[in-house]
Amino acid sequence: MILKTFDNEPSLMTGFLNEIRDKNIQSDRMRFRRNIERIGEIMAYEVSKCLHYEESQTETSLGIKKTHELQDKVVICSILRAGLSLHQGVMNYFDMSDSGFISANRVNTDKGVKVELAYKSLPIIDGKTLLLVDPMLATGISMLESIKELHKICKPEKLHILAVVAAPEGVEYLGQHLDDDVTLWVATMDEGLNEKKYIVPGLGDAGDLAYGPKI
Ligand SMILES: O=P(O)(O)OC[C@H]1O[C@H](OP(=O)(O)OP(=O)(O)O)[C@H](O)[C@@H]1O
Ligand SMILES: O=c1cc[nH]c(=O)[nH]1
Ligand SMILES: [Mg+2]
Repeated sequence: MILKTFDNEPSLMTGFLNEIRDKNIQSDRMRFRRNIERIGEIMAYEVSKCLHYEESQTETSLGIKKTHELQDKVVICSILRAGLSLHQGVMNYFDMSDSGFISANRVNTDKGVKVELAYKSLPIIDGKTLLLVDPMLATGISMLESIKELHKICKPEKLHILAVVAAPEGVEYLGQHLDDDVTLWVATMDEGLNEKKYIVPGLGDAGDLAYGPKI
């Protein structure tokens, strides 16, 4: 697995990340969701630089411009719930993409984190470029279980995983289980996990911050 992070170079994204972490700002749900979406837009742009293009040309009213055209057939798949805002951001740039959804509910038990996969709705993914998005990569169990579930029914040509905040434990876990041709994009890497397997300093529960507490 190849890891790419955005930590080494401060940019506009740093401000969006600061806002989703800041306990005095993150309670504004609309702003929280929109910031995740904006981070998704920036990540989509960066991922787009690694995709496959072929030479093409565009006819203007005054002539012909030689250019390039994206060849990848992109599918964006998000892990519900928290993945939805990131999905929207990525989709804002990959406007011709198909979309899929898979639900993973993380439960922290005495025996560690368990993930319940309950629902999936997927387009054709075989032979396509799959962007699998979830803002939080903590233990990595939700992501890996989702990938295993997807691999039971489809075989993407390429897999890019997009996470906003990641713990080193989750990155290592995915690295142990995924092939070298998978790329993991992480907007920002954090210190680690606390005893409840939340990312620290992290931001808290991304799903709750975006959509409210679950019953
Ligand atoms: O790496 P892990 O330890 O598996 O944790 C990460 C998962 O936890 C969150 O989802 P959660 O289960 O809270 O569901 P939600 O999106 O409905 O809030 C997050 O969106 C990831 O899916
Ligand atoms: O820190 C964490 C870990 C898992 N899920 C979250 O939303 N936050
Ligand atoms: Mg949650």
